[in-house]
Amino acid sequence: MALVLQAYTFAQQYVASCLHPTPTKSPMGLKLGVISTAQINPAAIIHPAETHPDVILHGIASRDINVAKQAAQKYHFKKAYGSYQDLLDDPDIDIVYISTPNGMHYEWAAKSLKAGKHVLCEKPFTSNADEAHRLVELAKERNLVCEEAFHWQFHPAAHLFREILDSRKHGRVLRTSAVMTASPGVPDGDIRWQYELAGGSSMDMTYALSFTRFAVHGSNLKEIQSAVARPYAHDMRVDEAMHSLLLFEDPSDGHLIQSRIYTDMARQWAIKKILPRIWELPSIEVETDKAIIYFYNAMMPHLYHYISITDKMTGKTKYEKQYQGGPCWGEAWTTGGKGGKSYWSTYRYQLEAFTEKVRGKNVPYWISGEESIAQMEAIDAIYKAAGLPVRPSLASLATKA
Ligand SMILES: NC(=O)C1=CN([C@@H]2O[C@H](COP(=O)(O)OP(=O)(O)OC[C@H]3O[C@@H](n4cnc5c(N)ncnc54)[C@H](OP(=O)(O)O)[C@@H]3O)[C@@H](O)[C@H]2O)C=CC1
Ligand SMILES: O=C1OC[C@@H](O)[C@H](O)[C@H]1O
Repeated sequence: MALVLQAYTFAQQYVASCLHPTPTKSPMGLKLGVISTAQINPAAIIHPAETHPDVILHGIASRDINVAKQAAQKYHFKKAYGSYQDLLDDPDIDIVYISTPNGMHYEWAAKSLKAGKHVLCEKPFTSNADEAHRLVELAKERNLVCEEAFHWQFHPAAHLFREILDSRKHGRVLRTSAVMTASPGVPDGDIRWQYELAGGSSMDMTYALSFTRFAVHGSNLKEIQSAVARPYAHDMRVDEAMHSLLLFEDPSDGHLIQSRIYTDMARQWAIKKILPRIWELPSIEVETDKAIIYFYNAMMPHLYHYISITDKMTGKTKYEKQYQGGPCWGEAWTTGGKGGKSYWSTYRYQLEAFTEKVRGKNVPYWISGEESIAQMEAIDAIYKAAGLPVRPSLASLATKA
C-alpha cells in the first residue's frame, strides 16, 4: 500500500506543479546533486525542488551513465554522471540527496561530507548506530548539514499531533501502538529483502519507531520488553515482520510508557488474493490518561490524514487535521508565504527546512544528528532483542570477503 501512496504522492505533486506556477529560480540557488536513480526520487526530492526557488536541479548520478542521462533528460537536470564519485567531484554542487539502498547511505553520505557537500540522506539514516555516530561526528567536524530524511516529521499535521500530546490536555501518554505494513507485500528481489544492503522491516518501516519516539519525545528508552521477528524465508537474518514492545520512561515524573511497534513487509491480505489491506496505512494510536488519540496516515499526511481524539469518559470522538500552518509552521515565513502551502507534501516541507538550515537560518523544525543516532540505537536494540544480527556495515562485509 505504501507503494500506492508513493504513486499517489507523485501524481499529487505533478498536478500541483501544473496548477501552481513554477517559481522563478534564484540565480544563486543551491545546486542539487542526486545520488542514484531510485524510484523515490521524483516524489521525495525532484518535484519538491521544482517548486523551490532556492534549489536548482543540477546533476544526477547513476552507476550507469545511460541511466543517469535518461533521468537527467526526463527531469531537466543540467548534468548526468556515470558514477556517484563523479557527482561529488563536481565543485558546483552544494547539496546532495542520497537515495541508495540503506546499506550504502553511510558510505555516500560520508563521501559527500568529505567533498564539502551538505547532505539530505534517506531513512534509515545508516545501517546501524555505530555508523550514525560516525556520520554525525563527521558532519560536525566539517560544519556541514547532514540530515536524515524523515519527511513526515516536517508536515504541519505531525506538529498538531505533537502539540495535542505535549499540551497534556488529555493527560500523560501511557501507551502507544504504531504500525506500518505492506499489503500487497514488498516484491521479491527488492533492496528491502537484502541483508547486505541493510534490509528488513525494522529498517525500511522505521517510520513506526519514528512515530513512537516523536510521540513520547523526551522520554528515554529503558528497555526492549519483547521483540519477535518473522524471518524472511530466503534469509533468516532479514525480518519480514517484527513485533516489539518497548518501555520508555518520562523524565518529568518517571512514569513508564509501553510502546508496541509492528512492521510487516509481507502482511497477509484481508481476503487472500482478492483484497489486500489497502486501508492499513502507517499510523499510531496513543493512549493518555483521558483519551485515545489516533493519527491516521502519519507517514504521508499531505495526501490524507486525521487525528481523532476519543474521550475515555464520554466516548465522544472529535477529529482534527492540519495541512498548512499550525503549531510549527503557523508563524513561519516560507518560500511559499506564511505557514507554507496546503498542497505542499511532507517532502516539500522537509526541503524548505533543509535549505534554510543550509543557509544558516533558524528553522521551524529540525531533526538533529543525536535524534538519528537514538533512532538507530533503538533499531539495533530491537534486532538484538529479537536474536537477529544488527545490520552490517558494508565496509565490514568487504573486509570479511
Ligand atoms: N522517504 C520516503 O518516502 C522513501 C524512502 N525510501 C528510501 O530511499 C532509498 C531508496 O529506496 P527505493 O527508491 O525504493 O530504491 P530503488 O530500489 O528504487 O533504488 C535504489 C537505487 O540505488 C542504486 N543502487 C546502488 N547500488 C545498488 C544495489 N546494489 N542494488 C540496487 N540498487 C542500487 C540504484 O541507482 P543507480 O542504478 O542509478 O545507481 C537504484 O536505483 C532507501 O533507503 C529507502 O529506505 C524509499 C521509499 C520511500
Ligand atoms: O520510506 C518508505 O516509504 C514508503 C514505503 O513504500 C517504503 O517501503 C519505505 O521505504
